[in-house]
Amino acid sequence: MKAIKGSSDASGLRFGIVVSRFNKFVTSRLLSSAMETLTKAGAGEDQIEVVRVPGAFEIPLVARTMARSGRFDAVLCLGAVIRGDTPHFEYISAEASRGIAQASLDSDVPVVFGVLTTETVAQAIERADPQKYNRGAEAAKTAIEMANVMKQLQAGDAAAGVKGQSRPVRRTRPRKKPI
Ligand SMILES: Nc1c(NC[C@H](O)[C@H](O)[C@H](O)CO)[nH]c(=O)[nH]c1=O
Ligand SMILES: CC(=O)[C@@H](O)COP(=O)(O)O
Repeated sequence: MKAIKGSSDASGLRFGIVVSRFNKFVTSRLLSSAMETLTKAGAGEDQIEVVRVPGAFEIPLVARTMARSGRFDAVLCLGAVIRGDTPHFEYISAEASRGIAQASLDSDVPVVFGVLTTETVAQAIERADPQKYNRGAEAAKTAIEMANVMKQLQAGDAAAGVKGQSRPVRRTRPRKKPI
């Protein structure tokens, strides 16, 4: 049986990170933990590109653009959606997770969901804390493993002469017919 196991070595891999500014007191800690984990695993600082967006709702568009660019082996999405007094939390969380998953499927590039969705500020702080749940490091480790898995799978495709199936055809926007 041939098993494909992603290694935890990040050397030579290129990472995109999309991080939202909303709840920056939390997302900045997610970012620093992710960066530390990637560099400690061998990724060069010059191999990591960070893009900041206003909130979690804006993450999917940038994540998809980065993933489809062909410049990254994995994209990490970092954010913090904390419930308030209205149903707004449900909409932001749902669209962020749906859009991030779709970005991965649209690009054949691992796009990692590192967006906290918590009931309270305290829960968010705990999950960003490197001494506690350290979700930023967790997202980085997932990105490294998945990037290595995909490299092996796509190398296998190439070796087996499977062409054109590992990268989506770049779709152009349908031209609007003049009214
Ligand atoms: N309440 C939170 C938001 N809200 C902002 C949205 O993400 C978005 O920027 C806005 O609706 C404009 O499109 N964003 C978070 O990341 N976290 C929150 O708790
Ligand atoms: C997740 C949110 O959008 C939330 O922080 C907004 O708070 P509220 O529901 O009280 O407007």
